[in-house]
Amino acid sequence: MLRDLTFNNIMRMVAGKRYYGDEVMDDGKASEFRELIAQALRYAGSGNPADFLPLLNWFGGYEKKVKKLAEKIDGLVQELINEHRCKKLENNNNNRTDTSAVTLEWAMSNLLNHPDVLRRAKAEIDGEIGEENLIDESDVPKLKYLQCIILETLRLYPAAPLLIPHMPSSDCTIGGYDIPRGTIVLVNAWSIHRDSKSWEDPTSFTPERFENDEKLGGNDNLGTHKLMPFGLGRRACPGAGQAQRVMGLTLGSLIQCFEWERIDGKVIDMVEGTGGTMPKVHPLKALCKARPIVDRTFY
Ligand code: HEM
Repeated sequence: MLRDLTFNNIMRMVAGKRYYGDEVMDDGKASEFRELIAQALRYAGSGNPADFLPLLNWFGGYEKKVKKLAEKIDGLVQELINEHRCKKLENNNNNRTDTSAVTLEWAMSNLLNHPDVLRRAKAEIDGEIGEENLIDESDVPKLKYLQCIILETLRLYPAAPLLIPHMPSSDCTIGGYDIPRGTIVLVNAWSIHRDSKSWEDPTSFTPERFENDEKLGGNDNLGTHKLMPFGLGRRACPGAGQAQRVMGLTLGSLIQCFEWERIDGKVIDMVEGTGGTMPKVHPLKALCKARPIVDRTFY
């Protein structure tokens, strides 16, 4: 459901279409689109062993498969562009919105495993917005603790743990190592985010660690060298601002509108899977009950 939300959000902005969840417009095209995006996510990241051992190119066929998939995705995007040219609709495509859905799932899982944090987030929302009004996008900057929760989730569970492979266009030095031009460089953000030299008690989920960090709390400026879930510099994620707004509003709504509980009180499993956007191996399942605000504001 979180994926449906974030994908629809982007697809409706760029193409005016719903491809996920209820009220899908063109079911055939929608399922083709969803399947291609799912495949692209499986290949995304740095998963080609032949990049490290070129001999494997003789056996793997990875590059061939990826090129074929890229052709299909280009075809689909081209159709949207043609449609736009004919009907003067806005069209485009972006498959990175999965990152926001995955991060929201990790955030909810963390909250369920840390009821004290969830309680504090609920108290902040009730205190800042009241129990009569539904959270709105303009409320999100006021909810500092909620943003700390999102930052702490991005620290421990960065949706792109190795960022995206980079390749220097000229020889350079990184951390004292000579890197010839054309070398694939992977930045292990996951491990930088858990380095005990930079973070106190690095593996614990403690949103409070961001509370006094003026650079972080509340704006889109993640310009610190320690936290880099969106990468850094000129090729950093251009969707960071959009992602933080969507995640703040969605997580805030989920906390404001529902009481959440674990099934049979069992701790939520936090095992990380593989793939371009680091997924949970076991998708989150939890119990929720509408809070009175839902009756008051929806009916
Ligand atoms: C939690 C959500 C997100 C995370 C964690 C995330 C993370 C990243 C990372 C790590 C990179 C690569 C940066 C690098 O290699 O230095 C990236 C690139 C990119 N992201 Fe995001 N992203 C998120 C959401 C989004 C959204 C919502 C959009 C679109 C609206 C988006 C669009 C892009 C694009 C187009 C690039 C490529 C930029 C380039 O190559 O110059 N991202 N993202």
